Amino acid sequence: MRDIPTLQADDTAIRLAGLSKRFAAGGTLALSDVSLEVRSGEIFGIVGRSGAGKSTLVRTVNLLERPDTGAVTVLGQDLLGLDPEALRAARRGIGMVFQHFNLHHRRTVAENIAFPLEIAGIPRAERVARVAELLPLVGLEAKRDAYPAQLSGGQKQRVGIARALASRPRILLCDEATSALDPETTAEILALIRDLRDRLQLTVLLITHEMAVVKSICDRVAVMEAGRVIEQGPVLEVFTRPRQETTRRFVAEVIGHGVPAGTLARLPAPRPGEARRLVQVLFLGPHSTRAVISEASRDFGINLDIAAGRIDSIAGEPFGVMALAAYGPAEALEAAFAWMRALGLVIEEIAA
Ligand SMILES: Nc1ncnc2c1ncn2[C@@H]1O[C@H](COP(=O)(O)OP(=O)(O)OP(=O)(O)O)[C@@H](O)[C@H]1O
Repeated sequence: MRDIPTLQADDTAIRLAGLSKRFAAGGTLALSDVSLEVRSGEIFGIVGRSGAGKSTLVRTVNLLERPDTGAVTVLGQDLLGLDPEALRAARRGIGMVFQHFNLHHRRTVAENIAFPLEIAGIPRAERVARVAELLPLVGLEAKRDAYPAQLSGGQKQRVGIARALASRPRILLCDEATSALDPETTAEILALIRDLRDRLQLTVLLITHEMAVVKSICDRVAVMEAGRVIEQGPVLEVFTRPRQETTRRFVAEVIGHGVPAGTLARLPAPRPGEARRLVQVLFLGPHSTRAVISEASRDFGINLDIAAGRIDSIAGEPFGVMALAAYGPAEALEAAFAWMRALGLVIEEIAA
């Protein structure tokens, strides 16, 4: 087996540049000038609706799908320039996990995990030793000789993950790896993927249609629509400052922007000579919202009512969304919002 090139921690592990792909002449572009870079050691998510091009994109990373144009560079190698033998070697450095597990039903757990090693011509003793290392990594020691039909969905995916790791890849591709699982099992599998990333220093590229998956484990995310990447950045930034409408809708699914129905209608009207502004406030990290609200109320001579709010965390950072009803002289409200924005809070007007 050829050696897989080694990289420094901050190197780019996957570089996709200008990828386009059309499956049928005259058909729509499944990929349209897609470029992105995945850094070594990060968990990078690609999120998009069905048909956005996510599967096609992730499959270009190991050339299961060949782009019509563009370049695919993985661990410093230009994959499109490799001869078949070199490509096979490069692919051993890229593991892949599938939504429906793709297990052999007549093979035991151990035999499923060993399968890629068998294909690669690894001797039996070495395969057995490798499987013995992999089983505890995914918590399946007790299931070594079980058949897939005897496993839960989560256990099947653990087999899929162990199999993907059999050839000691540096990169793990996950194609909707948790979409067939219930929420609790999804959380377990995502925690396992993160743990394996840390322990094995993997780079993970995952695709999903669920922003909750992105929120729970990704470092950075790209949003795809109609074959294009429409937005990308650190998860915290994309969640708190989504620039595209599609991204906003994805984010709203998870953090529930907005205010419960009826809340705004029940707010008091402003007094004569006062203005009322309804705003949504996003805050991150160290701000104590209560302190900000009481300081703004006191220093600007306004009243701030919290109409709705919740605190969450993204990428380990506290993150909150609040709907505020602000009452006071129009200029004082404007000045208070400007002050809050200067503190880094993101303030958007809500339609009453
Ligand atoms: N093998 C194929 N032959 C023809 N068209 C294809 C093929 N694979 C994908 N497509 C088309 O390419 C576009 C992108 O599909 P793709 O599967 O990459 O999207 P996706 O975002 O992964 O969606 P899903 O989650 O539904 O798989 C779609 O219009 C799809 O119909």
